[in-house]
This record gives sequence, C-alpha cells and structure tokens, in this order.
Amino acid sequence: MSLDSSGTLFIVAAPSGAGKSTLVNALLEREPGISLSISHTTRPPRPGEEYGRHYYFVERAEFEREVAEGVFLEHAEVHGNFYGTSRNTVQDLLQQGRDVLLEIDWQGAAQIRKAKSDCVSVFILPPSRAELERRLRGRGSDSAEVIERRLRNSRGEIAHAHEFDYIIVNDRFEDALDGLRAIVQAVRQRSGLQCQRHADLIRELLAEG
Ligand SMILES: Nc1ncnc2c1ncn2[C@@H]1O[C@H](COP(=O)(O)OP(=O)(O)OP(=O)(O)O)[C@@H](O)[C@H]1O
Ligand SMILES: Nc1nc2c(ncn2[C@@H]2O[C@H](COP(=O)(O)O)[C@@H](O)[C@H]2O)c(=O)[nH]1
Repeated sequence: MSLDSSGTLFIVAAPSGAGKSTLVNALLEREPGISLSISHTTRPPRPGEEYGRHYYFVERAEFEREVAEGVFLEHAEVHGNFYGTSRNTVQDLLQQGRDVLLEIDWQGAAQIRKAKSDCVSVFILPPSRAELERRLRGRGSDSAEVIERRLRNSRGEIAHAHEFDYIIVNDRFEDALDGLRAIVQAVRQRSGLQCQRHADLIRELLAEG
C-alpha cells in the first residue's frame, strides 16, 4: 500500500470522551488548510449527527463490501462498531498538497503508520479517569451501557499511547489546543523538500528575472 503525496497526514486518537473531536474542531477553525477525513461507520447516528458531515453512516453489509473492494486505507472495529477511512479521499487530498487529519483509533493509526511512515500522530489523554467518565456522561450522547463499554475499553486504548509521536493531556482546553496547534505549525514549517507549499515558494524565489 503506497501513498505518494505532498501534504502531511495527521492522526489524532484518544479514548472516547477525552475531548478529541472538540479539540480537532477547534483546531480546524484556527488552522485553515487542513482537511478532516470523514470516516465511514456502521454506528447509528447520534442525535444531531449528519450523513457526510460527521460520518458516512452505512449498514454492516455495505461496510463489508467496501472492505472487500479495498475502499479503505484503514479500518477497525471500535466499541462494537466498524469504522474506516476512504483511501481515495485521503490520497486525492494529499496529492493536491492538502494536509489531512484523521480522527481514528489506535488500531487505525497502526495501519496508517505502515502505509505512510511520515504521518504525524498525536494521542490525547484525559487528566484522570474520573474526568474521563464525567466528560462521557456529561456529553449526554450515549446510553449508560455504551458509556460503560467505552470506559472499560479506555484502558486498552491508553496502553497504546506510547506508540504515538506526541501526547497531549487535555486538562485545560485552551492549553491542549495550543499544544495541538504548536505540533501542526511546527510540522507545516518543515523543510521545502517535504512541503509542497515551501517547495513552490523556494522555486519562485530562485527564479531568474
Ligand atoms: N478540556 C476539557 N475540559 C472539559 N470538558 C471537555 C474538555 N474537552 C472536551 N470536553 C468535553 O468532553 C466531552 C467529550 O468530548 P468529545 O466529544 O470531543 O470527546 P471524543 O474524545 O471525541 O469522544 P469520542 O471518541 O467518543 O467521539 C464533550 O462534552 C466536550 O465538550
Ligand atoms: N480506526 C478508525 N477509527 C475511527 C474512525 N472513525 C472514528 N474512529 C474512532 O472510533 C471511536 C469511536 O468514535 P465515535 O464517533 O463512535 O465516538 C473513536 O476513537 C474514533 O476516533 C476510522 O475511520 N477508523
């Protein structure tokens, strides 16, 4: 599986309820030029979630057909549902020089690292287990049973935090957001050889005339 590209692929993962989506949405507002990859999932929509904006909600049979057809760059079962990232969407955006952000779990992150070793991965930790539970319950989007399952699974997810390039503790929201922005900005300022925008500017500055 190869992914030739000029944009950067960012991965953000976290145990459910740590605040990953809230952080990513705030990051995207402040750092234009990053495209969020919308995943496919067999999970039913939560109230207010829209097809194509939050996820492409699909039936299990359709998801399995897409897996068989090689639609996904990575896919995984998470908390009893299936999730996958569209290969074509990500590849097209990267080739256009766009930076792409994947909000996926640690299993998907491991698959992406194999396909694209220069991706940049960030794991978000909650400040404590008590706060993780407070946030999951406070969000009010899931049943008690789903919350219990996600809390149980969080230990197994946190055990993979060390595989990521960066770890951010989402205690005070603005501090965590500053940390995430600093990572993105530093990566985007890498040398012109790795960044299409910089390569184009260097070519322009070196041009005669
Ligand atoms: N730093 C923070 N302090 C307090 N509350 C927060 C903080 N960050 C996020 N939250 C709140 O925690 C709840 C969970 O956040 P969010 O939905 O972003 O989690 P998530 O990691 O994306 O979870 P999931 O993987 O289940 O989608 C939300 O109600 C959000 O407003
Ligand atoms: N491996 C993948 N994981 C994904 C993808 N899209 C979302 N996720 C992760 O699933 C859990 C649960 O998400 P939720 O929306 O049901 O709360 C969370 O960790 C997401 O990051 C994907 O395409 N691949």
